[in-house]
Formats: sequence, structure tokens, C-alpha cells
Amino acid sequence: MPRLAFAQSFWDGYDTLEKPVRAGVRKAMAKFQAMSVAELNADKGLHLESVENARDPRMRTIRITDFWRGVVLAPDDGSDTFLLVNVLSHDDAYTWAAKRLYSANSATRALEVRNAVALDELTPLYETAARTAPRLLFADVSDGTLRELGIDDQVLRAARSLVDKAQLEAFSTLLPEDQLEVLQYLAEGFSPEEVYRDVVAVRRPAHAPAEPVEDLATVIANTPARIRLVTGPQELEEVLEKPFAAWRVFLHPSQRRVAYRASYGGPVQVTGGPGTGKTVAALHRVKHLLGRSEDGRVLLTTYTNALAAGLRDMLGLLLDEDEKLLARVDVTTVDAFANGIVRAHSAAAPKPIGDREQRHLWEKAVKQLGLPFTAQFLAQEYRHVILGQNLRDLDAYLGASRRGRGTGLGPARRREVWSGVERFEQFLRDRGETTHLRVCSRAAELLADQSAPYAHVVVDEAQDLHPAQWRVLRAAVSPAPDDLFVTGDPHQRIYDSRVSLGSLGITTAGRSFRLRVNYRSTEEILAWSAHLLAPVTVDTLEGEGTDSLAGYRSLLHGRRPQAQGYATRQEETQALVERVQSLLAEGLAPHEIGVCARFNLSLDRAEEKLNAVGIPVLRVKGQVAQEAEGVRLATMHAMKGLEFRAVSVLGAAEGTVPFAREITPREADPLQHEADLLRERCLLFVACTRARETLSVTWSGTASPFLPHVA
Ligand SMILES: Nc1ncnc2c1ncn2[C@@H]1O[C@H](COP(=O)(O)OP(=O)(O)OP(=O)(O)O)[C@@H](O)[C@H]1O
Repeated sequence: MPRLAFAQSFWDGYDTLEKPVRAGVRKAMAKFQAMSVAELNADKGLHLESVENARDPRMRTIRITDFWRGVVLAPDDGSDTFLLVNVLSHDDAYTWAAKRLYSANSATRALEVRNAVALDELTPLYETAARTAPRLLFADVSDGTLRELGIDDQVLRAARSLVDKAQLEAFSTLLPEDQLEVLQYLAEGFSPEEVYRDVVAVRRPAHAPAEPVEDLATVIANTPARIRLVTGPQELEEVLEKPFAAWRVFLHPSQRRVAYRASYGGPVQVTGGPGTGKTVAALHRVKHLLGRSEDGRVLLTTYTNALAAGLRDMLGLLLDEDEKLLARVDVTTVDAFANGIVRAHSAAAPKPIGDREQRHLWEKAVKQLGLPFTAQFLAQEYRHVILGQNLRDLDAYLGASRRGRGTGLGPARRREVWSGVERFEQFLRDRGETTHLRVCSRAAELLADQSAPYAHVVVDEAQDLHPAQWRVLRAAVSPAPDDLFVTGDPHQRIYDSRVSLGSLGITTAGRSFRLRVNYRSTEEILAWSAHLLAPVTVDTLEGEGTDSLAGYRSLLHGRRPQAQGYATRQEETQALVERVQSLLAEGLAPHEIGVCARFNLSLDRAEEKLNAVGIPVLRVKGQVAQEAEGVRLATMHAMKGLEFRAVSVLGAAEGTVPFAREITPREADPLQHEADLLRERCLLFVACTRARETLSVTWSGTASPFLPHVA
């Protein structure tokens, strides 16, 4: 009986196929599992036929319905695996199939596909233009090096005709996948050795023979990142029945490498720009860790309750809702976990208050004591220095480093600060209240006195955690191999947390990995958004040195983001309504559209206008059930971790982004001033990078100073 495999190119379009077509796919695929090759060739209903003028002689089409055809790669070498590569309407299927050529990469040994016809047509045109170009893109890399990295004759000729990265991107949909990635890494300035290590070595099978084995079944087996082999009827039914989430199966090799490494000697850090699949890698790591023992418990944390709810759903999907496995994982926020620990040890549950109430108490303390500080200054000193370093008394504070704070404080001033802190804490005690960070400090203390409750802790959205929260996580698992697995993106730091992980007993040196391929947004959206951060540098996740988005890219393409100013708010809101109407007319479902702004107030206006024309709307605050229909409206903060096919960012105007009131005056503290601006800039970056296909950023009056490239 032949075997059956599905290429990622098939899944890319499967979700959008109509029901009868999907049923046709299922029926046809079942035949591949029930018949011999000879029977398949003879089956009238399947109508397995070769494609005229095909560049790949193994290309076949099969009948799915009257109008739809499957494109299949059939073995011609005596091996037995058929690969379903696409499902298209009749004419498109033949045109698509005729141009494609599948081949085994000589370095990675994986199956790749190219548009051989388009490459043949385009390359000579680029070659002519390249003759007069002052510099070629790959001038510094020899043919020999390129060949060692798996570049073959046709791709080499194309690569030699390119003058810049934009041209390489123009070729990106035509080139074979692994070879394209090698060229993209080289174009980003990575050395051939780095490219071999990060792109080739991770894909090449461990015991690859010196001479490539070319039979289709072997090459397919060498391509787990892009091809899923189906082993039996039940698995076939499962993969076609469930809403298909590609991330469950097709990990990028860089994701697979970090998630499924058997064991790490200690804490691991995985960073990467927005949409590079960090959350996906964290979930797969949980799966791997659960498989390593019968009973080890795992804590999976993220930043907000809404994100934790999302993670829980995804984990259920990844673990096939296996109750036994799921029962061994706690998915929660650090704050909720800490709250539970403290609650278990005290008579009453802790009652944390929010930032606004805290600010009010600080104001009261300043007033009562006549302190020469603003409430904002004291709140920041408390957060960054006192809770940051877990300082418990005046002596500790007098001797503490205030690194990162932009104003000097002598002993007399520190005493004054401390009197304010004591008064603030007294207010909390009197009211029977506390703050989340104080709960975390207490939980870390309590955990230190008991045996650690988890064998493994996996942390997503790690960039925003405060040292007090890290202490809880450190105490939740004993230092040992595979204790902590941490994912995050320092470019998405929106809560001004500063940490030095090393000083908290979390050292990831030698165990740091970076993901670079964005699976969410188009390259147009990424490039535009990355520009927002071009003028600044951000600290690394572990707190030492600076991070960068070098090599960060997407393989998807689409329309350019739209940035547009309006004379008045009314006009801006009216334009939003029209934009949403046209997105709906294009076929997007309401829940695939996200609208965000810096404040809830701006969203109120948008909600009113959208409602007025009958468009359903849903405010994203806590947890939003996936099924509930409605355009999602969220503040920029609530956009964290979400994604939408289309995103509209409203009110990107001067005074609003950055929000003037949230910015510490430069005179008061120059370092805090810069940190506040950076946080607001990252917030806009986070909002924009939630968009998968369409992004529009609008304002009324003067544009945000973060948008100089569009103003
Ligand atoms: N290997 C994969 N194959 C297909 N889709 C993937 C893969 N990895 C991630 N994705 C998809 O890409 C999108 C982004 O993934 P994910 O949320 O894990 O990224 P992230 O790095 O955590 O993003 P952010 O930092 O912006 O929150 C999701 O829609 C996810 O399903």
C-alpha cells in the first residue's frame, strides 16, 4: 500500500476550501490508503493523470470535484510515498503544477519546490541589469561556498544576478525554501559558517550519507518541517477533520531545535521578534517535558489572564486534550500563581490594588509627610529599586545601588524616601490591601521554605516580568537541568520592567536561541513596524547588553501598511468605519479585524460609530471567547499576544502616542524619561505587529513623533 504525505503548501489553502471540496479531498486521500499503486493508476474516480509540459515529470493531478483538482507528486523511483502538494481550481491546478519543480537539497537533503519556469524567465532579465550594477548582493561569497550551503545551478545563476535584498525578496516566492533561507541569511550579513550551523546543520539528518539518497520517500522523510507523513486511516481522519493549526505539526527547524532538544543543563532563553513562534515553541517544549517523565509537574506562565486562557486552549489542542497530561500542567499568570501560594498560607486572600489606587496612596503619603518628591517618583523608586532588589529595611536601602535611576539621592534624601515607603505600606496594611509585586515577594519567601512544586517552569512573554515575579518563578523550581524555559521579545517590553536575570539566579549563557522567521505578518508590515524602533536600542531579555532585530523577516507578502492623518477625530473615525466595511466586504469575518488605540475613550467613539452602521463589536478586556462574533476593540496594552488579519491603530497622534502624562519630565529624571518614551514606542510596535495581512495607522492633527518615516 502506498504512503501518503501532505506538504505545507497544501495546508496553506486548506482552511479556505469550501466543505464539499474538503469532503472530496478526504475521499480522494482515503483511496491512497486503501489501494495499491496499480489500482490508483487505474481508478476512474481519482483520475490520476500526468501534467502536460510539466517541469517535474512526477507531477500528477487528481480529481477532487468537478471543478477542483489536487496536485500530487508521485514517486517514479520505486519508492512508495505520494505527496499532496496543493488543491486548486481545475485550470489553476494545471498551470501551477506545470511550472513547479521539486528537488532534494544537496546540503539539507530536504525536499524543496521552486517555480522553475519563472526563474528561467526572470534570471536573464536580472542578469542584464546586473552587468552595470556597481555591486552584487553575493559578491563576497564564492560559488564553492554557496554550493556547500546547498545552492544548485539554477539558484546559483539567479543569486548571481541579484544586486540587493529587495531583489532577493522579489524572488522569494520562486526559490526553493531552504536555498532561499540560506540566501536570506547571507544577505543579512551572517557568515557562511553561521548559516551552515543555523540553517543547514539543523535540517540535515544526523547520519546523512556522503552521497545524497534521492528516492522520494527518503527525501520526504528528511523534510519534517514542511511535510507531514500520515501513517494510517485514523491519523488521516484526524488531520483532515480538526481545524488545522499548522503550528501543531510544522515547526520551523529553529523552533524544533529549541523545543525538542532532549535536555538542557539549566535555564534556556528563546528570543525573537513578534510572530516568530515563541509561544508555539514554548507550548511544544511543554509537550516535550511532559513526555520525559511520568509525573513531573509543569508551570506554564504568561503575562495576562486572557493570554493564559489562550495558552490553555492551544495546549489542549497540542496534547489532543489528553486529560492526564493536561492535569500535570498549571497554566496561569505569575501574579495568580503567587496569589495562590500566599492564600494557601494565610487566613485571608491577598487583595492587590491597581496602579491608579497606588498612585493615590503615594500622593497621600507625599502630602502627609511634606516630602520633596512627586508621587510618580516615589512609585518608580519603590518599583525599580526597593521591590526590584527586595530591600526590606532602611539600612539595606541606604547601601543599595540605584543603577538605572537618573537622579542621585544622598543618605538624607533616602531617609525621606524610606519614610514615604513606610507610610505607603502602612496605608496598605490599614486597608487590608497589598500590591501584586508585594504578593510576589511574599510568595517567593514562602516557596523558599518548602520543596519546589514544579519540575519545570516555562515562561512566555517574559520581557515584562519584574524581578519580584522572577523570584517567584526561580523559587517554583529547583535549579537543575530543564528547570526554566523562557521565551520573550525585549522589543515588546511595555511595562518598564528592568531585570538582570543573572543576579536572580537565572543564567542562560550558552543556552540562548533566537527565532527569526515571522509566521504572522507580511514582510511589508514587519519592515514598516521595525522602522518604528530604528532610532532606539533595547536591552536584552536577560538585562545585559542590547538586542537587535537583525535577520528578522517574513516569507509572506501583501499590501503596504497605510498611514494616514485626518483633520479631525470625526473624520478619522468615519474613515475607520469605511475601512472596516470594506474589509468585511472583502470577506474577512468581524473577529478577524482588530481596532486599537492608546485609550479606552478613543475606542468608545469607534464602538459607537461602528454600532451605528450595524457592525458587531466586542471589547477585548479580559478573556474573549473565540466564537463570539464582532470586530475586536482593544487598548494597545490589551493587544499583547493577540493577532488579527487586519489591524487599525487609531489616534497615533502627538500627545497621545506617547501619552504625554505617562512621560517623566526629562528634568525630573533623564533616564526615566528615556525609558518612558521607549516603553510607549514599543507599545506602538506591539500594536502594529498584531496585523497579519493589513495594517493601517491613523491620527488626527499632528502625527505621533514615532512616525517620522510616514509623516
Ligand atoms: N511553525 C509554524 N507553522 C505555522 N504557523 C506558525 C508556526 N509557528 C508559529 N506560527 C503561527 O505564527 C503566529 C505567531 O506565533 P506565536 O504567537 O507563537 O509568535 P510569538 O513569537 O509568540 O509572537 P509575539 O511575540 O508577537 O506574541 C501564530 O499564528 C502561530 O500559529
